[in-house]
Amino acid sequence: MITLEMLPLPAGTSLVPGGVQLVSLQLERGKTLWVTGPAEAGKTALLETIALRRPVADGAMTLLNQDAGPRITCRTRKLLQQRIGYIEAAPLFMDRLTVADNIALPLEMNHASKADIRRETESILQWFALEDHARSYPATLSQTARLRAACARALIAQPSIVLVDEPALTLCAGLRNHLLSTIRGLARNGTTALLATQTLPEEASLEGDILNLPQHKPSPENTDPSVPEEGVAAPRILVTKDERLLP
Ligand SMILES: Nc1ncnc2c1ncn2[C@@H]1O[C@H](COP(=O)(O)OP(=O)(O)OP(=O)(O)O)[C@@H](O)[C@H]1O
Repeated sequence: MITLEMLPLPAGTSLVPGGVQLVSLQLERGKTLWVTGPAEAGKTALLETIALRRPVADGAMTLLNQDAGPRITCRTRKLLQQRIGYIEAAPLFMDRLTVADNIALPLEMNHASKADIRRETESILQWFALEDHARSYPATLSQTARLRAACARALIAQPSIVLVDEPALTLCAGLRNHLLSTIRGLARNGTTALLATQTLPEEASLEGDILNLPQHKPSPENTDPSVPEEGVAAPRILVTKDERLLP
C-alpha cells in the first residue's frame, strides 16, 4: 500500500555523515506508523515526500499501488494528492477565504456536489469544535485552532493516507487525543497513517508500528546536539551579572 525502497532522504550531518539516509519501509492498508527520532532526523522530509511535496530523486516509492517514484506522471501525482491528507507542522491557508471555505477546498477540488460539501463541512467543523470560527479568517486563529482547522481540512475527504507532523500531536493533549481517535476510526475503513514525533506519547492511546529515524547510526561523538559538550562556554546573556539586563 505504501512502499519505499532505498529512498534518499536528508538528515542532519551530526546524525548521518554526509547528510543523506536511505529509507525503506512497507506499510499495509489500515496500519499506523509512528515515525520517531531526534531533531533533524528526517521525519518531516519523509512525510513531505509521501505527501508528494518533494521530488523523489532516486530509489522507489509506490503509494496506493501506484508508482510514485522518480518517474511519477503529473496525472498520477494529482490523483494521489487528492487521496492524501497532510497535517503540516505550520499549515498554510488561503487567507482571503474563511476557515469554512478553506476546510471545504479538498471536496471542491474533488468536484463534490454543493449539498455534500455543505453537509460534510458543517459536520467536520463541529467534530473539531470549530463552529465559532467558521466565518473567521485563518489569520485570526490561535495556533491550536489553526491546527484543528488543518486537521479538519486534511480529513474532510476521508483520505486513504493521513500524514501528521509533530505539532498536532504535541501542542495540545485534547487535540492529539481527538485526532488519534479520529484516525483510529478512519483506519478501520482502510486509511493508513504516518505520525511524526520526536518522543512517543506514553499513554495507552499509542497503537501502531514504529520507524526510528535516521536509518544510519549517529556518529559516536555528540549524538544529541541540544546537549552542550563539556567545556562549551555558555552564552554571555546567561552570565549572572547580565541578569539585570533581562526584560
Ligand atoms: N530540501 C532539503 N535539502 C537538503 N537538506 C534538507 C532539505 N530539507 C531538509 N533538509 C535537512 O534535512 C534534515 C532533516 O530535516 P527534517 O525537517 O526532516 O527533520 P525532522 O526530523 O522533522 O526534525 P524536527 O524534529 O526538528 O522537526 C535537516 O538537517 C534539514 O536541514
